[in-house]
This record gives sequence, C-alpha cells and structure tokens, in this order.
Amino acid sequence: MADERPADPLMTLKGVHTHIGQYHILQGVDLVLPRGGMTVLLGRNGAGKTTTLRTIMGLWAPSQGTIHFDGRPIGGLPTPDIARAGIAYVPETMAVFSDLSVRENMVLAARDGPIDKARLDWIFGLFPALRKFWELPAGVLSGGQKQMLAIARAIVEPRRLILIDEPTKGIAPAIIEAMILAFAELKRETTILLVEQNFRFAASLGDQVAVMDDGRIVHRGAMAELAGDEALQTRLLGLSLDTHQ
Ligand SMILES: Nc1ncnc2c1ncn2[C@@H]1O[C@H](COP(=O)(O)OP(=O)(O)OP(=O)(O)O)[C@@H](O)[C@H]1O
Repeated sequence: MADERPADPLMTLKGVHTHIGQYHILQGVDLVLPRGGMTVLLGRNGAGKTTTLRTIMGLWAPSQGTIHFDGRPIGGLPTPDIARAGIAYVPETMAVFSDLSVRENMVLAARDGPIDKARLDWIFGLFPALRKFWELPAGVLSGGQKQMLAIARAIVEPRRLILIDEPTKGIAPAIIEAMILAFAELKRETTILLVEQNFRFAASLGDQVAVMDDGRIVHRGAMAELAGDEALQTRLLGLSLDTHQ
C-alpha cells in the first residue's frame, strides 16, 4: 500500500472500529490526514465512507481504536466538543432550513456572533448564488444551490477540517464545474476530507486519496498516482464509480 505519513498530521485514525447496533461497519480504519489540501475517500456503495465521517464527528462512537486531531484524542467525544475543536461536517442530506432565508440559514450557523463581513464576501465569491438569493427562502434554491448553502454554513467561521459527504450527488454538471472552482479555493484555507463517487471531480481536486472497502482502507496515496493509472483504478474501484453522475 502506498503510504505517505506526514511528520505532523492534522488527524490520525488508528484501528478504528464502529458498530451500528449489531452490525460491525468499520473494521479497523487507518487514515492519516496531512495539514492542508484535500484527501478524497473513495469506495463502492456501502464501503463505510459515511460511517467514517460520522465516527470522526462523534455521531457514532468508535467501539475500538483511536482518533487524534492535532495530537489530541477526540474519539468518543460528544459532537459539540468535536465541532468546537474546529471540525465541520456537511452531510449528504444538505442540512439547510427550507423555510428560512439564505441569510437566516447563515446567521444561525454562525455560533461566535455576527458573521464577519470580510468572510461573508469571501463566501459570496465562492458561491455567488447565495448573494443573489440572500433574502429568499432556502427551499426555493436548486439542489446545487442548497448544497452550496450547506457548505457555506459549515465555513461561516474558519474551520480547521471540513468533512464533506458526496456534494455532487444529483447535481447538474454546470454546478459541479462551479463547485470545482469553489473547492479549489476552499482547500487553500483549510483541510478537507471529501467523500465522493464522481471520480473526475475527485481527481481534479484531490491531493491524497484513500480507498475503502468492507470497512477498511485498502489503498492510500497521491491522487495523481491513482488518476494516472487506469489499471489501479479498475483494480481498486471496479466499475462502481461515476454511477452518480
Ligand atoms: N443506521 C444504520 N443502521 C444499520 N446499518 C447501517 C446504518 N448506516 C449505515 N449502515 C450500513 O453500514 C454500511 C456502510 O454504510 P456507509 O453509509 O458508511 O457506506 P458508504 O461507503 O458511505 O456508502 P454510500 O456511498 O452508499 O453512502 C452499509 O452496509 C450500510 O448499510
């Protein structure tokens, strides 16, 4: 397995197991996130990608193994403590309040007081549609725009790590292009762990890649290496990719 271990990683998962009820879902996940850039988590449906993000966020408690963030153990802490440590999570379900305006959605997401004006301008630069629909109910936004609002809510204050689950799922190609530009900018300021099925999207943004299968990481390395090696893609990912495009 290709394995680059950064000397001072932002996050390290070692031998993480997660049980959901009677099901043994994560079966010893080892994952190291360097500081900065984007790591993409790939793998077929049901491999355990969402469960990995939820376990990091404290939404499932690991039954075994350790999770360190910035050198500090966070495995099993309550979710609010993990959020306070600087980790944000954008679930696949686009967590926005449909009846509230885009502005109200953003104001509610800001826990440390009023939204910083310069930061809001930066977010509008990433997602111009949010400025346009600022006073409209989030419910009228398209799926892609809701996804952008969900991401904007997660980054309304600076975060040290953002976990994002399949942002391109069901999203129109033109919006995916806009998302590529926004994510390229976002990963300059923070570290991103992205779960993705759209390989072209993943390959155009990812710095590192980890591939999951059956609750374990089965490959870790540079995204450029996987993107340039079709035989490796076929071996690791089979034909399951791009099915959500
Ligand atoms: N709440 C739950 N109760 C029981 N089993 C669950 C639950 N959530 C997930 N699982 C099971 O855990 C396994 C891993 O699911 P997970 O959502 O982590 O996979 P994934 O890699 O994110 O796949 P997908 O791309 O389909 O979201 C699957 O077999 C799934 O059925």
